[in-house]
Amino acid sequence: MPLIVALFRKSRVLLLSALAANVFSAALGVLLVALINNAVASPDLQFQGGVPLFVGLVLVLFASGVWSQNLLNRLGAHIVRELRCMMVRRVLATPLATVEALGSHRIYTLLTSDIGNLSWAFGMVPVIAMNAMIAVLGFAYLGWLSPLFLVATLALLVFGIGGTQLLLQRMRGLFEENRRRYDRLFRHFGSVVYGGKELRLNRGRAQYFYNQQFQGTVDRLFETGMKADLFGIVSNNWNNLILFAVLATVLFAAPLVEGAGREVVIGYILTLIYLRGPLNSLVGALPAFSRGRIALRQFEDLDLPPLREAADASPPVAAGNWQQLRLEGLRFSYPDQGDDYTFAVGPIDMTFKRGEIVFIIGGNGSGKSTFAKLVTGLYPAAAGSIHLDDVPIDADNLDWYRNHFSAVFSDYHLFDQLLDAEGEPPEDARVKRYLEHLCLDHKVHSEAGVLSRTDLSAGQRKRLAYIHTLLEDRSLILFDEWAADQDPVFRELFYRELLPKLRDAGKTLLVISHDDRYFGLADRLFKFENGVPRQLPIESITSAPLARM
Ligand SMILES: Nc1ncnc2c1ncn2[C@@H]1O[C@H](COP(=O)(O)OP(=O)(O)OP(=O)(O)O)[C@@H](O)[C@H]1O
Repeated sequence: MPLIVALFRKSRVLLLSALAANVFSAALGVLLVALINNAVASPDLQFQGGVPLFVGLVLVLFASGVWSQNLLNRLGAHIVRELRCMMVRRVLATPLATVEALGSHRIYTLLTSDIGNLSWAFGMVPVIAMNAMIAVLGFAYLGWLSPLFLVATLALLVFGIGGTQLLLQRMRGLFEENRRRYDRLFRHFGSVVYGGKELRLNRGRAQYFYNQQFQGTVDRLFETGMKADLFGIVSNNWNNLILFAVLATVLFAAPLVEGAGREVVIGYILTLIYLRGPLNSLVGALPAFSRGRIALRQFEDLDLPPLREAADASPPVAAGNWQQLRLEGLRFSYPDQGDDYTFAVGPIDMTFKRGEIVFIIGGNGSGKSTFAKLVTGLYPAAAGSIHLDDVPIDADNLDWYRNHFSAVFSDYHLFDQLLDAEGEPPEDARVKRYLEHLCLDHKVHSEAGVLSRTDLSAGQRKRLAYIHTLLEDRSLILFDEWAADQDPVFRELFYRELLPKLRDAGKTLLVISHDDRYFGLADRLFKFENGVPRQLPIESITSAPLARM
């Protein structure tokens, strides 16, 4: 519900204008029918007010129809835009561990299919208001023509609505079933996009994926969707049936009812036929509401944090001259995925000084990358504390703390827009110097900080990521296996020139590495085993002749 309230607040002017326009158009339509009915019933078939009034009313009806439809379209587009902005900002404000646990496929479904369904439902509000208005005015007119017929009509309609409810309930159940399948469908889309190489290499895998997994999901989506639509179609036609039952009642019962003359019967039938469209639209809007409700529940179930206005504020200014970063008894464990196994790191007790190179080593799966996300404040600590000098880090200054870091994670994302320490595009001449130094200038150039391309080799992309960190100019820099994709020349450059230069500039470098021949270049070294770090004397692990040349 908070989402609906927020949406309503953001779109209230448009929503209320669309409502007003639609209701005006509806009232005009009913007025025109009543006037036509009057004319048909009059002995000389005279339209009161003559041709000018008729033409005038039709023109106003035309204009108000265009106006109200246009507002309706704008409302729909406006809601899609608002929802997209709102949801992307909320996803960005959600802790990384939560987003990872949800999985990218769920986020994609939310941002595409659910947003579409929710805005479709929201955009139906004025349509429903307009048609409800036509129905209310139409029924008032029917009541004025014959109260007795109105009672009979309403009795039949209540019976009809009962049947419609049953059908729509079945349809809702099927929609919910399909919504769960949409998450799976988006996971398959992910496999098509990101697993393209493996699927092309291995025909058996591609066939299994396509026949057993993908097609199974789309087939079930198709079957359930068809069934749900059938319930919708039956419900629409059921309403037609009820309407004709009402027409038949009026037509055949009229001779038996005193005072139900020709004028009343014609008026009744004309109005009911006019009401058929709006009533069908009202019922036809219900599936949109069902889908919207299901989508809304997805948004609410994800329990993304609400937007804080602080997110719009400019980034906090990092401490310029801190001297010590202290981790005490820090622990973190991944959420239980239901398989009785969760990996945990900690207790972590480490201190990093300003201007030192610290290597983090350890076997595969020992917790180095998990530590990287914990120390940068991306994963929340389950226990323990982080102090930057004497400032304890908590939820209130977490954003400030994170602003001290620049990182190239093992699963990094390469943005094509470069930004400097002030968050502005850097001078292209400066970028050119960095590109030349890393032998990338023949491949890439930058214009207003936008890299001309990022589709490069793994090693080259990592070098571009390194340029990002240089430009960001943060005091704490973390590299998670940066050199793993580099050829020997760039590996040498990284360990022997770039890292020491950054240290000399006062940066503290946390370097996750498997390159044991360079371990001797560290100022200090921690080894992770089963999630727990232990400081090792450099001499104890360096026998390589190249170390500290
Ligand atoms: N997103 C995740 N969700 C749940 N568990 C995870 C997740 N990422 C990692 N793990 C668990 O954490 C363990 C440690 O992973 P981590 O990536 O920290 O190891 P690592 O030391 O960096 O390994 P490597 O040298 O192979 O990069 C893994 O064995 C896995 O069980």
